[in-house]
Amino acid sequence: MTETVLSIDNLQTHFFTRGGVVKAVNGVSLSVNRGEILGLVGESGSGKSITGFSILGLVDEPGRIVGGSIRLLDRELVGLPDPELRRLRGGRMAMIFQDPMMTLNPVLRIETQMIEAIQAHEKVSRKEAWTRARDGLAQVGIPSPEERLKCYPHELSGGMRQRVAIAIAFLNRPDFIVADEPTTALDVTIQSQILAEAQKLCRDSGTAMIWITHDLSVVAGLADTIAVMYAGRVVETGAAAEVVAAPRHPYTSGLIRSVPGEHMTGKRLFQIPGMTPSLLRLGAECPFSERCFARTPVCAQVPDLVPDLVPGHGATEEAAIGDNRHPRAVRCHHPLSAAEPLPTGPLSAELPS
Ligand SMILES: Nc1ncnc2c1ncn2[C@@H]1O[C@H](COP(=O)(O)OP(=O)(O)OP(=O)(O)O)[C@@H](O)[C@H]1O
Repeated sequence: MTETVLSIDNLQTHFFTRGGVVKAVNGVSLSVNRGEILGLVGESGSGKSITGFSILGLVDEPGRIVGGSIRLLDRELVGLPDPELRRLRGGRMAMIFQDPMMTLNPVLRIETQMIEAIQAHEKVSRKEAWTRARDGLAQVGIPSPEERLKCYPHELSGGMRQRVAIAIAFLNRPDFIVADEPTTALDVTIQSQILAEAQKLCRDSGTAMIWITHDLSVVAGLADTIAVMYAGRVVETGAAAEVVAAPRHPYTSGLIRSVPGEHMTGKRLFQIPGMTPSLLRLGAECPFSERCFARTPVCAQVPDLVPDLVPGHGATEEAAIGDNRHPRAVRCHHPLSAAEPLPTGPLSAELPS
């Protein structure tokens, strides 16, 4: 049976700056099931990292969670005192950063760091912790793990360091992990290998994970679900295969068409026209409307994120009407239908006047 591990409802995290209130997370709702990966996708500045930081209680001044709920199993995290959040971090939940050196201590051997990470949350012997550390490295594809345990971080390549950081995140079999663009600095083949390893670890340990990326192609094949963020909100969510095969939001469609791939052979890569809006000056209108080929006067009001219940609009009818595990939802007054040919090529950059 599917168990929801993380459930976020109408989360709002704002930054109170001299220039005004930056609504970095502006009503995000999403959920992740046990053993599954949700790919959180969107352009730079859409609020992906701040959503991740909010879950782990890592938002610093001048930022603050001002509304909404974050539930980890039966526990409400919003409003939890710092010592409790600290206890949960590294135990029941963990974060993998883009830079593995945010996790690793440069002056300690990998062995020491991994053993300490286990013993901080569990009473186990050093020998048992060492064995778990070694097995953890092997599970993320590190060859000769006994040897690597003796290394200092600087003795490892960038890819190896990130694998170690991932192994550390999984050490205490957490319920939930946020991975914030952990493979962006690595080459594409290694990115997919690492994501595949993370997916296996999630399946085996029952961990639910949010994998943050600006590159939809990274998560398209491996995540179970995708949530697309734009200007601090989720604009589309659903089973990954469904979202990629039949995007409903014009922004998702633009993201997909801007990824190089076989479908683009001989064609010019699509570029979403315009710029992301300032989160300081969000008005009442749909924040994507300025860039959207489908906009009409009704887009002067932000649409709600509503369940996508129209049969026949997805790649398969069953998935289009949403299944219980991965319900499909879209925040758009004019959701695309699979039957509707998408505008292609440079012409689509021409907006309606
Ligand atoms: N300390 C801060 N003070 C003011 N605004 C902030 C602060 N930290 C983040 N923001 C704003 O919050 C918004 C969302 O940032 P966030 O890092 O979540 O974006 P992102 O989608 O993860 O993009 P990126 O991939 O570039 O990190 C941005 O517009 C950013 O300017």
